[in-house]
Amino acid sequence: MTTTTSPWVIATRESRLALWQARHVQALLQQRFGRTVELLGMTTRGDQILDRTLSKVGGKGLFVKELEVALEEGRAHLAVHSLKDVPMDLPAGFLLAAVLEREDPRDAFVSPRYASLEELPPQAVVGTSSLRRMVQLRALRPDLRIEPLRGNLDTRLRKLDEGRYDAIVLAAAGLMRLGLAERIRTRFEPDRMIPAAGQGALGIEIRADQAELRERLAGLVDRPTWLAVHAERAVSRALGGSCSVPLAAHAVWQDGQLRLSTAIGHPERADAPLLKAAVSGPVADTAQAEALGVAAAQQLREQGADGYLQHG
Ligand SMILES: NCc1[nH]cc(CCC(=O)O)c1CC(=O)O
Repeated sequence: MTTTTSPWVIATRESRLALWQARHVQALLQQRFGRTVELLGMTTRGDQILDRTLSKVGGKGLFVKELEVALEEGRAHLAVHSLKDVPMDLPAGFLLAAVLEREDPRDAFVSPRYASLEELPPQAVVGTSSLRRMVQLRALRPDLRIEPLRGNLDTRLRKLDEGRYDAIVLAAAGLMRLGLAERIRTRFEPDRMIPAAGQGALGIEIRADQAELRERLAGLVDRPTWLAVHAERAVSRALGGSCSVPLAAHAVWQDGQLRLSTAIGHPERADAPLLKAAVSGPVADTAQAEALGVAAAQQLREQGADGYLQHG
């Protein structure tokens, strides 16, 4: 039980981005609720594995598991995550209590020499370990050589600056949070490079038995973002999503209407077409948002998405 006097503790990973995000939520909670809020920094297995593509070693769950153990043991009350890194289905006993207003959801083109993807010379080397970015880059520019790129944001930028790549693609939101927005040469419009489900949004996870905390955090939910990310995450869930599947899902909710764009690529076969589906309709609650996500997944299936999934 939380009392009115004890501090709230936020469990967070210790990358510069994760700490920025945790401090952002810390400040918000202090301001809204007048509570003392402390941070508990932790290293996760996902942070330790830097040499392999994440999809090959167990996926998104690697970044959240240790934080959930801290919640379970009562060492922390909240865990702050990039929503993009949160598995579609949380383990029993945990829930997503709030999603904050989304920042820029777009992917960013970063290069010391070239201003945009179009300006890259033939066969240029582009760094990304995101299968989603890889399949969409391949569809836009089949000539490019796409090379793996892992590590936290600073590491990735350093590898670019060392000349190992002509350009790299990163989430705009992460760069902006770290004061690195000036590294962005162009932002991909979401219809050209569809973002990942949840990209740019922060999620707050708690134990499901923390009813009072849940109720308080509900006041932080940004409704347009909340509805959009429920649709996006439903696409992934409906396709049995893990990050070994190159799946993109991006939704915008405005004036009661949700527009959802999705794409799925083949994780191995470069000649397989990128499948796309877009749906829209009136949405007033998360159930309706998720139904739209399921409808988009169904459209991808009708185009043959199942044949892409078995390899994931
Ligand atoms: N996969 C790592 C990760 N998780 C969240 C972000 C960026 C911030 C966000 O999307 O909220 C990033 C970096 C990136 O993809 O470039």
